[in-house]
Parts: sequence; C-alpha cells; structure tokens
Amino acid sequence: MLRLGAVSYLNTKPLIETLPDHLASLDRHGQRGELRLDLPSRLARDLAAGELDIALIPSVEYFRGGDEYEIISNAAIACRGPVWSVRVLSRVPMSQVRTLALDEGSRTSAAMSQILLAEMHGIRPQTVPFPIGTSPDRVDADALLMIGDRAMHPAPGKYQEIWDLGDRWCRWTELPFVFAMWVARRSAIADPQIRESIETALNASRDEGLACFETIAKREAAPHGLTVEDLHRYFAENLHFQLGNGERSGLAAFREKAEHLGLVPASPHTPP
Ligand SMILES: C=C(O[C@@H]1C=C(C(=O)O)C=C[C@H]1O)C(=O)O
Repeated sequence: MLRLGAVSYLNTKPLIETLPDHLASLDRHGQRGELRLDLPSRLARDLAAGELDIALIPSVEYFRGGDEYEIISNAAIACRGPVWSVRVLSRVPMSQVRTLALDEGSRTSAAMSQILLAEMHGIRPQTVPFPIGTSPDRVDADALLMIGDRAMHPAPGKYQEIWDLGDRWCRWTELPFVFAMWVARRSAIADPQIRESIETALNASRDEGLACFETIAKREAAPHGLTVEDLHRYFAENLHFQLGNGERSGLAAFREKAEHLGLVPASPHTPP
C-alpha cells in the first residue's frame, strides 16, 4: 500500500480532483494507494518520519530531505506573479518588523518571507508561532505570515503594509516561485513499475484537474465564502501547476537564498 498525502487547501484541488480514480486503478496492477489531506507542514513531518511514501510537500522541505527524497512528478503548486493566498500582514512598516509570526501550516513561505525581509530590508526578525486555529488579532507580533484558504479573505484588523509573497518574489527575482511539489521517499518507489505508474497518475490527474477549473470552482466557492469567478481566477491566473524550466530556475534561486540565510543545510550537489 502506497501512502500519499496532499495539501488540504483549495490550491491543491486541481491536482487531486481525479487522483482517487487513478489510485483505484493502480489496484488492477496489484498495487494500491491511499490519499490523505493535511496541512503542508504536517505532510512534510510525516514524509520525513516515513509515515507517508509520497507527499505534496513544501519545496523547502525537499531541500532538507537530502538523498532520501526524489521529485516524482512535474505537477506542482507554483506562481508567476501575485498568488493571492500567501501574504505577510504587517502592523508596522515592513522595514521595521522585529517579530514575525509564522503560519503553522507553512514551511516554504516561512523561509521565503524571511529571505525577502533580509534581502529587501536587511532585517532578521525573531520568529514566533501563528497556530492554525488562532485569529490574527490574538497574535502578538509586528507582522504575520498567513497562507492557504484563510489568507484568501480580507485580513481582519488593521495593517500598515500587506505583501502578496508571490508578487514580491517574482518581481524581486524575475523568476517563478514553487511552493510545493510531489516528493517521494526513494525507498518507496524503488520498483521502476511503481515509480512510473505513480508519476503517470500524478501527472494525469493534474492534467485532468486543469481541464475542470469551472466544475471545481462551482463546487468549492460558496463553502469557502468565495465567488465562483474569484476562485476560477485563482486556479487559472494566480496558480501554476507545472514544474517547468522557469520554475526549476526559481527553485534553484530559492535554495541558494535559503542556504545563504542558514534556513536549509548547504547542498553537496547541484540544485534540481
Ligand atoms: C500557494 C500556497 O502554497 C502553499 C504554501 C506552502 C508553504 O508555505 O509551506 C506549502 C504548500 C502550499 O499549499 C498556499 O498555501 O496558499
């Protein structure tokens, strides 16, 4: 049984819309797969602990995983401009942030926000937790990183500056940004047939998901307090689901910057 984990946010719906059908059909080849949804940070923890075999993990966790990890699909969660759902909300001018509360669900944006604050303003704020069930006004920090579904709504409270991190990264580096990708533990996909059937399933389910933004937006918008138009635009314009050459260059730049700040161990090998 292959244990898969995917992000529980709206951004992942197009990647997994038809994945359960593909996993069920693996059974015909004597393989089986099950899919669990969770926060990105928890998926990373469980993949590292060997409790998942394949997961859509924050890209920074791939850098931390070393040789045990392998990218198994060219399906990913990326952006080439404003992403909408990843924001830093600051109560003081961004250049004066001394404490930064990090969304419990995040690992990649947690690193990226620190990189941008260091590079753009020369600051290294102290980081404090921002638990998933906590409202921003109960968090004592100059600024808050918020990701996923809860970041898509107008921020409660007053802020002096709000950054869309996708927008900031893409303008600062002139490169796309990759938030999450499908990563497998090498030992789980050692059999070439299993490796190939999983890769095919993940890529096909992304391709099918891209063809049904409308259906997903109609079903998911109201329960999440969004309009169908806005959610459709999020899928079609804010997010990119393909790990292409530009995205790989963005990943390499992210790795280098994260290493430079000491947020990930220095890599012995060349970036992906
Ligand atoms: C675009 C997003 O990308 C996410 C951000 C992640 C992170 O910061 O670690 C991880 C997975 C993605 O779900 C989002 O959550 O809104």
